[in-house]
Amino acid sequence: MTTELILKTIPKVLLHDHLDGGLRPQTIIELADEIKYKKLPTKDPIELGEWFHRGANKGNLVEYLQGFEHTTAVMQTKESLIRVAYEMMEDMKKDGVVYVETRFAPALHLEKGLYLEDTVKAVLEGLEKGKEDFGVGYGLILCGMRNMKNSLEIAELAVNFRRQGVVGFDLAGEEGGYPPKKHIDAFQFIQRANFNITIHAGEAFGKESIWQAIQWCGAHRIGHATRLIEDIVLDNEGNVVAFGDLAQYVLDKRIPLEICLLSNVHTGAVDKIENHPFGIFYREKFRVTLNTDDRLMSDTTMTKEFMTAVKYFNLNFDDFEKITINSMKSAFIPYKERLHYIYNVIKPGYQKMREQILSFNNIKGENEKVIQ
Ligand SMILES: O=c1[nH]cnc2c1ncn2[C@@H]1O[C@H](CO)[C@@H](O)[C@H]1O
Ligand SMILES: [Zn+2]
Repeated sequence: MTTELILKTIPKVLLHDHLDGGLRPQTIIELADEIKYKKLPTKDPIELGEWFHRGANKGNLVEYLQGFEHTTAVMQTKESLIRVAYEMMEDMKKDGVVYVETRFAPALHLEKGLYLEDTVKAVLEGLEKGKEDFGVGYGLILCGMRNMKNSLEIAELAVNFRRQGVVGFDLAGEEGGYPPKKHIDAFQFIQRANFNITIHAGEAFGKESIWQAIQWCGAHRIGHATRLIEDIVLDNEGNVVAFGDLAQYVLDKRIPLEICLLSNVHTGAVDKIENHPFGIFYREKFRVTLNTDDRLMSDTTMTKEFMTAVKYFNLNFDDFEKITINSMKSAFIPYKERLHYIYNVIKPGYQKMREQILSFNNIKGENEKVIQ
């Protein structure tokens, strides 16, 4: 047993994952062949995966987002959307994820004649089939795009599908120059419908963006929130001296932060992982969750994000249980369903692993002990 195997096996909850940011390279190649899409640089899946990651790992969000042109290009038919959603669920199972909220922007999938509703129906079909075959729970979040003008329509679409598996509405895309306030009608529509909002904020723009997302747009969760650290005063040793009003509000209201460690390095939200404010947020008891963002572009999995948290922030087994419960508490499915996962899936899963680790460490010497 290794720490990696333990982290892979324990139940995990993923709240921030882009469907069009997590395709398998092999699938992209096959789908591109089917539609004669010529813009891929290679037909070798390993090289293609590396190419996406290299393209994304440039230290700014604008370049990070460029790869999506190719993934969305091969997701323009009902069949391809079903396939990608289904395979995502299989990948979740392999990664030990028990519940996932995946997201995509329906407006980016209309190039070959699909209507907005068709895209949502197809993705839901793939997710449902995946749930049946792999036993992973899911919720679907629809993204409006910051640089597009149809966010109200997407918000309406999300509400229309609330009984079929759509659980919330998000705003994604380039942050600088596109404040969430510009999409206020979409957010007000969601609020009036008693529905759920998460917004990408504080990734490529500062704390102002997080403030707008919460106080103007009514966000229930924040995607990334990395730059909330700008509202926290630290001393030279990194200890908290004072919270600004916004940080205090986020802390007190238990607003969930969808932290994406590796993606934040690739987009330049932080210069290196050691400097990610996650450690401070966690220590100060913000409601943090750990997420993948874009598994293809960021070459990551939930297991890898957890490994990163072990390596750089010294998290232990109990910390992961706490964070996973945080995530489940913050999911957009009904309260009773969240409790079901917490008490019937997550806690027993951690307990089982705890017993295995204890017996493993008892027979191994001090040097070979694994995470506990
Ligand atoms: O880290 C991110 N920040 C902002 N937008 C993103 C990020 N990752 C992906 N997308 C955007 O969300 C769309 C729907 O899934 C993607 O097409 C991409 O443009
Ligand atoms: Zn994202």
